[in-house]
Amino acid sequence: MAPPETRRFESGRAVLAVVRLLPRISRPRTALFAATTLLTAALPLAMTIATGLLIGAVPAAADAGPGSPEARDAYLLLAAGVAALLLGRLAAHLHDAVAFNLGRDLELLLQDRLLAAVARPVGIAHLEDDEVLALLRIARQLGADFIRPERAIRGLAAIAPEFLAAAGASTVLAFFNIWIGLVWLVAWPAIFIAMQADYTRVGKTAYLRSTEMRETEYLRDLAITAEPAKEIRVWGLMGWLLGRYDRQWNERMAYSDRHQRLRPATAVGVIGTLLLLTVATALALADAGLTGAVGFSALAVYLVALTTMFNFSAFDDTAAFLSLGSLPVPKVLALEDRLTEDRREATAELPAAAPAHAIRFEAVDFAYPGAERAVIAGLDLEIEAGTSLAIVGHNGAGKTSLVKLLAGLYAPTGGRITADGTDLAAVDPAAWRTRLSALFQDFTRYQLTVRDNIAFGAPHLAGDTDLIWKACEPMGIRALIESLPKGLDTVLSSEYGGGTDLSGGQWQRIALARALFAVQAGAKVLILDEPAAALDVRAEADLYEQFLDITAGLTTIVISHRFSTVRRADRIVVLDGGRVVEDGTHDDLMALGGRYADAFTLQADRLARSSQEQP
Ligand SMILES: Nc1ncnc2c1ncn2[C@@H]1O[C@H](COP(=O)(O)OP(=O)(O)OP(=O)(O)O)[C@@H](O)[C@H]1O
Repeated sequence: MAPPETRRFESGRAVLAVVRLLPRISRPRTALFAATTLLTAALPLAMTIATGLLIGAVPAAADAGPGSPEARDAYLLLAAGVAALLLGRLAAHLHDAVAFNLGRDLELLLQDRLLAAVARPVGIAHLEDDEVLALLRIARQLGADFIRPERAIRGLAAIAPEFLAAAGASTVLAFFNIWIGLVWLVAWPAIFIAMQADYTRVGKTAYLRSTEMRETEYLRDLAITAEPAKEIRVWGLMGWLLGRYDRQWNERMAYSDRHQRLRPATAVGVIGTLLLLTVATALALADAGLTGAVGFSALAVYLVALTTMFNFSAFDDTAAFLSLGSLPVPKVLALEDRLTEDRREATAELPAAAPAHAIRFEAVDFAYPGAERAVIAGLDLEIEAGTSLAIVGHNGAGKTSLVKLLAGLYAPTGGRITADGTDLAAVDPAAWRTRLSALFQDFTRYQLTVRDNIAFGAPHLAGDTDLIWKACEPMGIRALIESLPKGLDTVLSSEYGGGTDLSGGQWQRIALARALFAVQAGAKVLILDEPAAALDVRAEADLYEQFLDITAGLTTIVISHRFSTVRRADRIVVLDGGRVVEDGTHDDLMALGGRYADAFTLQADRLARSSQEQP
């Protein structure tokens, strides 16, 4: 992989992005930060000048004796120096505290903005986009390791006053020799920019490999999480996993060794320049002192100014943190911008009772982002409200894709989907989703309490325990839940103390109860994608009976490979290649003698044979 390229002033842009965010955290604290930056720079410089002048004033004061105007001047200089020292310390403490707080709140702000940005798109396509995922990985590491914007602020807090102090010291030296002052004034920013560019390049080597690191982290997580643990052991995959993980890790380390260090030329150039400048300034000062061109007092001030210059940290951890900590900030903001592009405003109002008449797919086309092949192609389908529709078809026919489109998780690439004539693309997706209840094939097993797992169907009713039990009863899980250590409040994961895991069928019933809870909360359209795949045949038949009663009057869309479930639907469509190829009641389709009839007969024969074979 090619080493990273940095854009011109990339580090500067990143630091600027951090600075621009500060007023969003707090204007008064940003103002205080600016003020303490100035004070932390100015007060030590004032102390330096007072000290230099004091050194020059002491011989005259000693000659003139106590009470003389010379002695008074010396005491005044001493008082000014001490005051500058004390105030400088105070300002420095305040400065550090403000920087720490701002830094912590900056990370919080970025995390909040990141979460809001990821939640913003209506659909889920962005969560399958490689580029977005690479950015998300970087953003997810906010707060981890050295990738800490908080440290950028602390870096800024340390460097800004030192920078100003160095500029002040250069100005002081300009009084000695304008050219020496000017060269110092230009040299520091140049050195600083060169070092920051190199630190940025180093930081980017880590970011650039975000996609590869996602793979490596995936391998690591496979090895250490419970879900894949069964297969990993049964197939004996651990050795393979660890070997591959090690290989990827070593490749990354080798790459880092090559590119993740400062360029020798930069280091030699910076140190050489500093050495030359310092020697030249010191020689010039010594010469001026020896020849008497500069007085003792002025010489002392110039020498202290020269040493002040070296407080400036262009190449230490603080300087590195400034660029490394700033780097992710523009990336988070870019991700935010990118995800905001997908946002669309609602331009139509969904009628309150919709769908009271029909949901219509009108010439709908759909291809997954980045895929060339359409999985839904010119689909026309009218689903009458208040009826049940079953969708059947072979694996990959497009059944789940169709309901994902209906749920607004993806947008059609052509055609439109309407509810009572209103284009769903124009309505507020949140409003549409309150009318939907969906149970997907790969439903989520939340490692949270039973209550949460069910109430997530309508979170605003989570406190209604009676309603939760009402959703559990038809699913036959009340007794199961009551037998759990903490009933509804038992965590459904054996990874937590007092928690427990469930069987596949029990999980499916919990997920069905969640879907039912949403129906009780007012959803009008119920989507069930393979709702009974994990249930045994008898349980499925019982459950479906219950469901038919409960869902009477709802618009129900069921996807299933089990014809015992499918045949009870008011209408059945067979999908192939993303279009409807057969459409009718069970009897219609059996009479047609097409694919449905073939598949139904095959499954019925197999069932009959297996029941004959059973003792
Ligand atoms: N997120 C995705 N990105 C890209 N392609 C996808 C994605 N999800 C599904 N596909 C592809 O879309 C096609 C249709 O998939 P879909 O899940 O709709 O089929 P299905 O009819 O529900 O199949 P099954 O009966 O196996 O559940 C498949 O070829 C699949 O590979």
